[in-house]
Amino acid sequence: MRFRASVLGKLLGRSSNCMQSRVPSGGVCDVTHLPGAVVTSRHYHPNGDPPRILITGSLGQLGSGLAALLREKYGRENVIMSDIIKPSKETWKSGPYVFADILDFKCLQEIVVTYRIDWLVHFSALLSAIGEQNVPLAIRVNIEGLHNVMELSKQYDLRVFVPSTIGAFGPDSPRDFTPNVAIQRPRTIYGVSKVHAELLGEYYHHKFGLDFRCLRFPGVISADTQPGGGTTDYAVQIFHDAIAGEHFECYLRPDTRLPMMYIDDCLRSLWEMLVTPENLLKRRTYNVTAMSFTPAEIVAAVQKHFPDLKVSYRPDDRQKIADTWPKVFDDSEARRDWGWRHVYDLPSMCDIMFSKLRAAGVENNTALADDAVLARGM
Ligand SMILES: NC(=O)C1=CN([C@@H]2O[C@H](COP(=O)(O)OP(=O)(O)OC[C@H]3O[C@@H](n4cnc5c(N)ncnc54)[C@H](O)[C@@H]3O)[C@@H](O)[C@H]2O)C=CC1
Ligand SMILES: CC(=O)[C@H](N)C(=O)O
Repeated sequence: MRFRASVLGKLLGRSSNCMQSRVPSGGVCDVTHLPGAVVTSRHYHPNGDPPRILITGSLGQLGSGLAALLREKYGRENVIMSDIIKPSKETWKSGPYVFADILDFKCLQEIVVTYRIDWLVHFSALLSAIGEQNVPLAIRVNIEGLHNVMELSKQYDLRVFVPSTIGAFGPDSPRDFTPNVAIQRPRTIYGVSKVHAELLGEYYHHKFGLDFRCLRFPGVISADTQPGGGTTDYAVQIFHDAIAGEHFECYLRPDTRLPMMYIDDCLRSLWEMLVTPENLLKRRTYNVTAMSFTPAEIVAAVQKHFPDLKVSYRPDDRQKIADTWPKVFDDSEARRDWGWRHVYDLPSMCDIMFSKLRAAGVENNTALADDAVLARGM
């Protein structure tokens, strides 16, 4: 298996020395774009102060893009990136960055207090395929880490966003147009930890009034950052192989259909969910998606750009995972309740992926200066 992010060796035995102080600056607080929205949240700042946001696990596939989006909206100093790995110089220069181990409660408390955090976006996790490689670690990071995040958010009255996944469903779930509420008996530790996160978040919401928000994402495809050990990673790898003129070996069968989404849609859905007024949220956990395709279909779409791309299929253990996941996701409730709309379909995603990879110099085999790749010392 080809994994990018293995910080496995670095995740245990950590220190709690986690602070660097930065001075906050101004920004504009977006509230909502939705008709009929009534702002009731205690985190809408009527005096115009922007929320101050902490992102955990921010050096993964989704974190730096989200930090850029939120910094644009709320100001550079109001979004604190954190992770347990060393950031690239570019990340370090882009705004506040601190060490934060999700397993170290005191470290998290110190950050929330020192930076006066209002919102927490909790990204730290081991994804589906890598989680199966180290179940005890996945339990610690995904479950114990989540417990810390819930308690922290309750203690400091934070609005908290925790992503879930199509992987929170399993072989007993309806796989075509999987709805928000359906049987969830996942067969990976990743899926089990995400069902736990959904349920615990909803429990804290009903019991303690915690402002918990959660979206179930499909496989996310991005050009700027590499995925970190998931089952859907093939749909990113194909772009890198095609543009580098390499043979693409797919670890899933050509007919394996899975829901997918381009990163810009994913991050926008997250932000829209974060700012949706309470009265529009009919539930705390929503499915979102943009498209569904098979390896054969993405190969055909990529071959429109690179007709000479050579492809072979060698299913591995990830096939067993994919075979238990939804094929097509029903996100009609998110579309109805808070106006979710995707922008990118398969052809337009291929266009933007290739133009971004070309701009990043990947065509000439110049590897992306990805934080996690740097962290591995490669
Ligand atoms: N990328 C995708 O396709 C999807 C992602 N998600 C969810 O979105 C979130 C972010 O995903 P990605 O960015 O793709 O994940 P990723 O694997 O790329 O990044 C996870 C980050 O968590 C960090 N981390 C690991 N252990 C930690 C610890 N003890 N303390 C603090 N940080 C730690 C890692 O260093 C890494 O940077 C995850 O919760 C994932 O389950 C959900 C569905 C799809
Ligand atoms: C869909 C996900 O949650 C992730 N990309 C994975 O494949 O594990």
